[in-house]
Amino acid sequence: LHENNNNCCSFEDYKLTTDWLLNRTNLRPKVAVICGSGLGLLADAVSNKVSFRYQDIPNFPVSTVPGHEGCLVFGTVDETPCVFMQGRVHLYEGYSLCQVTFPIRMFKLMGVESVIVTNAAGGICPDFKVGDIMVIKDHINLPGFAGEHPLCGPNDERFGIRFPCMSDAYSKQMRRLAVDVGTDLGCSNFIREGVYCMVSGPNFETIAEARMLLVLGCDAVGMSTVPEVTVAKHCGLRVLGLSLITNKVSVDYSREEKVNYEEVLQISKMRAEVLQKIVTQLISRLQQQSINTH
Ligand SMILES: O=P(O)(O)O[C@H]1O[C@H](CO)[C@@H](O)[C@H]1O
Ligand SMILES: Nc1nc2[nH]cnc2c(=O)[nH]1
Repeated sequence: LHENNNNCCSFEDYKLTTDWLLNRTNLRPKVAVICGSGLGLLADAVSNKVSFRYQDIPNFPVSTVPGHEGCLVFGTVDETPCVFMQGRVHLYEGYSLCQVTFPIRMFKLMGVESVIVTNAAGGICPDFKVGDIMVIKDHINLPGFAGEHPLCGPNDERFGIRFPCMSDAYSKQMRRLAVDVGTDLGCSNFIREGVYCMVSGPNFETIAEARMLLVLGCDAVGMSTVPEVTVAKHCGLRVLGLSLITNKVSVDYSREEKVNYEEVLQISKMRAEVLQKIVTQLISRLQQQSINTH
């Protein structure tokens, strides 16, 4: 299974892992949360926890970078059954996009309906400040343009159609809810909306690349999220994306500051608590909305 090629995971692989996990917990999650770099603390708000280390779960890709604990946590948030991924895997770690997105299809088979994807990202938009939280309204799949795309290869109709529409990948209702929750929690001065661009990494951007991304209409840049969101949308999951702006990306040759991963983790840890409040409130209100509409 762990070969670096697309379509290395079959329906049976996803099913096996799903059944393995569901046989070990009574929880049937409705919401899945992926915690980005340094954001594992988001799972601390969960009650009735049952945790599994990625290395113990059959077929599950194992995180190799610091700030990604590699723990799958089942539990409840205000009565809503949830599953949190404390850490993800990335393309630059040497995983195929099929492996990177493995948890998404597993969530689908588990009965998850909504996915909240979080990440640490560099701010391209000149107005963004370090510590801002960007609600993702759209994305640019830069590796996808070059054929590095999680849906390349034979299409499995059990998950979705061959040519999925991506113009509404990020649920408008969830985006509105995120902004409302942020405002109610007194965070409106650092809640933004914008376009996330994925690059493969692992290096941070050159100045010329950053300038290109600015011209292309990117507000933030990172090395994750887009494959997960693409596969989630393909299989009919409702998606919310939240980027924590951990650093400003320099578009100016005269600036001397240099980005590094320690700084990314430091800002993530600093903001994780407030992001945790936003995510837990969001899950509670989602539950409330679904009660009101059913
Ligand atoms: O997107 P997450 O997983 O939050 O991680 C981000 O942080 C790392 C670089 O600082 C990259 O992996 C980038 O994608
Ligand atoms: N590519 C990229 N990923 C990031 N993740 C956190 N900050 C950054 C950044 O500046 N660039």
